[in-house]
Amino acid sequence: MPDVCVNVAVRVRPLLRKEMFNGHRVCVRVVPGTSQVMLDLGKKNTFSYHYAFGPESSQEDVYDQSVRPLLDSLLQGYNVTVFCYGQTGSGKTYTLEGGSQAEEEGLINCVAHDLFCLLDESSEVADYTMKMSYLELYMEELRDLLDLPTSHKVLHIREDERKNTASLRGVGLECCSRSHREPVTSAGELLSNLDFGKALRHTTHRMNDQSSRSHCILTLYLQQRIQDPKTSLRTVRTSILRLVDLAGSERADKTGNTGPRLKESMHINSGLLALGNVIRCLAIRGIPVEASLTFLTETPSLPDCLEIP
Ligand SMILES: Nc1ncnc2c1ncn2[C@@H]1O[C@H](COP(=O)(O)OP(=O)(O)OP(=O)(O)O)[C@@H](O)[C@H]1O
Repeated sequence: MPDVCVNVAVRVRPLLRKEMFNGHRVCVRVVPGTSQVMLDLGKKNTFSYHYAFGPESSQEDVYDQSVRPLLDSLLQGYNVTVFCYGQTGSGKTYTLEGGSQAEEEGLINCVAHDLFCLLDESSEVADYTMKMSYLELYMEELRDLLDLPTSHKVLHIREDERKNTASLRGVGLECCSRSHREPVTSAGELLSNLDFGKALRHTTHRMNDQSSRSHCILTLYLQQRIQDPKTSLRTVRTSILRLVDLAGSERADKTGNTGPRLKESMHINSGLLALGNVIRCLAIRGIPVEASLTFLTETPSLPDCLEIP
C-alpha cells in the first residue's frame, strides 16, 4: 500500500500536428529529474506532484510508475481508484485506452494483462473470481454500457444502509436489479467487453475530434480465496479497482458550444467541481459534497477481508 492514500500524477502530452501547424507552443515543462512541472508564464511557476511525465514519456512509463504498484495493493485487499482528469483534449482517453499503435497500449490494457498474470502466478491465491461493470454518466443520467437491451434506459443511484452505492434499474416497486456485472476470466474477455461498451459511449465535439462527453467508470470486482499453508485457514478477500475516464473540463468561450452542447458542458463541469470538492474535503477531513459522479466513484464500506474458519 502506498504511504499516502491519494497520489497525483501529471502528464504533459506532446503538441499535436494540428497544434504545431497553428503555431501553438509548449508552455508546461517537466523539471528534469524531478516530479515538478514549470509553467512559462513570464514569471516562472513551479508545481510539485507525486509523478510528472513529459511529452517523451511512454504509456509504459506512466503505467509502470504510477499504476502498476496499485495492483499489489488491490491484491492485498485494498480498494483502488484511478481517475484521469484534465481539460478536453489533454490525453485522458489516450492514457487510459491507448492510441492506434501497438506500443501505445493504454493503462486499462496493461492492468488487464498484469492483473490476470499476477493472480494466476500467485502462490497464495487458491482461486479467484472477477466481475466487471462499465457505466456511463452522461448529463446526470447513468447508463449501463455492458447491457445492450437496457443501455438506453437510465439507471438510478441508490445507497443501502451500509452506505454502499448501487446502480439500479427502475424505481420503487419496479426496482428489479442492479447494473450488470459481467464475469471475466481473462484479459482478452475483459477487453472485448470493454470494446463493446465503448461503442455505446457518448463522444464528439469541436475542441477534440473524438471527445468523451460523459464520465465513464470501469469497475473490476475481485474476490480471492486465500489459503494459509500453515494453518489451512481460508480467507476470502474482496477488493475493487475503478478506472475512471472523466469527461474533459472545458471553457464555454473556448469551445464555442451553444444549445445542447453547452448544457452537456455545464453538467460535465458541475460533476467535476463536486468531485474536486469531495477530494479536497476528504483531504482535510471535512464533509463531502455529494453528486452522482461522487456516489459512483465512492468505494464501498464492505469489509475488505472476510475470514472463513
Ligand atoms: N501522450 C500522448 N502522445 C501522443 N498523442 C497523444 C498523447 N496524449 C493524447 N494524445 C492525442 O491527443 C488527442 C486528444 O487526446 P484524448 O482524446 O485522449 O483527450 P481527452 O483528454 O480524453 O479529451 P476529452 O476529454 O475531450 O475526451 C488524441 O488525438 C490523442 O491521440
